[in-house]
Parts: sequence; structure tokens; C-alpha cells
Amino acid sequence: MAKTAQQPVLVIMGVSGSGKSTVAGVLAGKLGWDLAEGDDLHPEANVAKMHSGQALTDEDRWPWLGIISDWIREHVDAGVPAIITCSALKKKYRDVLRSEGVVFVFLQGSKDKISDRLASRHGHFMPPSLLESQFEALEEPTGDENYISLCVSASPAEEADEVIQRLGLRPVAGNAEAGAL
Ligand SMILES: Nc1ncnc2c1ncn2[C@@H]1O[C@H](COP(=O)(O)OP(=O)(O)OP(=O)(O)O)[C@@H](O)[C@H]1O
Ligand SMILES: O=C(O)[C@H](O)[C@@H](O)[C@H](O)[C@H](O)CO
Repeated sequence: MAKTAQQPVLVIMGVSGSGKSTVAGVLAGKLGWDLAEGDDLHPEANVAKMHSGQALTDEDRWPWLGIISDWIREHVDAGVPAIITCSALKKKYRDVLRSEGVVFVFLQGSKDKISDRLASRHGHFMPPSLLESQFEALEEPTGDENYISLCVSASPAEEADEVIQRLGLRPVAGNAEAGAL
């Protein structure tokens, strides 16, 4: 069972197409928490690189992880509960995001399942061809990393409810039904 601080920051993590943005949006609606989309914090060069079909390297990702880490720290320091999406594929990436109060929510799914999702997603800069490299880079969280894993076979609303229930979070009154898809 992951430990939750009174005002946690949830990092919704997983490969491209695992549902991070979708689930984070529903969860933020139910909880009434601050939300940031990690994809929006990438330097432009990173987005252009992924769009052209090339996988990011560690060097490409460090500046981006620094921005995400700053965002997390601001919320932790201010005691404001929040949710951010970030692939956070490797343990060394999570190590720079980790701090008291940070809980990783790992959206875990098979390559086939996620590949099907990406095939029917349109208008996103990330090409489905990069999914293979995402799985190659992925180091699933283990051991004493403060995390929960969720199997991505339920609806976004069910996945959000599972996070709320497993972490013992409190939905905003009247928002419990938000995002029922
Ligand atoms: N629980 C779900 N059930 C069915 N479809 C889903 C679910 N979650 C997400 N999807 C769909 O899967 C696709 C990928 O979801 P989403 O864009 O949220 O993934 P992501 O992890 O944020 O991807 P990326 O990192 O590339 O931005 C979208 O088309 C979304 O509508
Ligand atoms: O670490 C990475 O390779 C990137 O963060 C990708 O995961 C993308 O940001 C995202 O998946 C595309 O939307």
C-alpha cells in the first residue's frame, strides 16, 4: 500500500498511450485538485523530435524532468494537492521527481492493448511507431518506490475511482460522478 501524505502529489506515469492524460483529467475533476500535463512542459525541441519519429534520450529528458520536478516541489512545499502526468519511464527519472508526499500511479498495460489505443488516437504529436522504444525504456516501479500499479483495462472513470479508493483520497462533494465515461 502506497503511503499518502495529507496533501499528496500524484504522478500519473506509464508509456505513451497508457491513458495518463485521460485518467489524470478525470481524477482531477473528481478530486478538485491542480492538474498539469507533462507533455505541455516538454521543450519544443523534444516535441519536434518525437513528432519526427525519434525517441528521446536521457539527455533530452533531463531538462524536462527538471521542470516537472520544480512543479511538484512547488505544490509539495505549498501543501497543495496536485496531479501531474509524466511518463517517468526509468527509475533514475523517478528518483529526481520523488519526494515526501509524491505517489506514482503506474498505468500498466500490454503492448498490444496500448498499441490498439494509439492506432485509434488522432491529432497527437507522438507517433504510434515510438511505442516499442517506450517499452524498451520502461523500468516498472518496484520495491519501496511509493507507487500503485493499475491495470489499464477499465474505463477512465473506473480507473480514477480505483486510485481514489486505493489511496484513500476524498472526492470533492458533488464531483464523485465527474468524468463517468
Ligand atoms: N481507460 C481507458 N479506456 C479506453 N480508452 C482509453 C482509456 N484511457 C485512455 N484511453 C484512450 O487511449 C488513448 C491514449 O490515452 P492518453 O492520450 O490519455 O494516453 P497518454 O498516456 O497520456 O499518452 P501520451 O503519453 O502519448 O500523451 C486516447 O485515445 C484515450 O482516449
Ligand atoms: O519520456 C518520453 O519519451 C516522453 O515523455 C513521452 O512519453 C511523451 O511525452 C509522451 O508519451 C507523448 O505524449
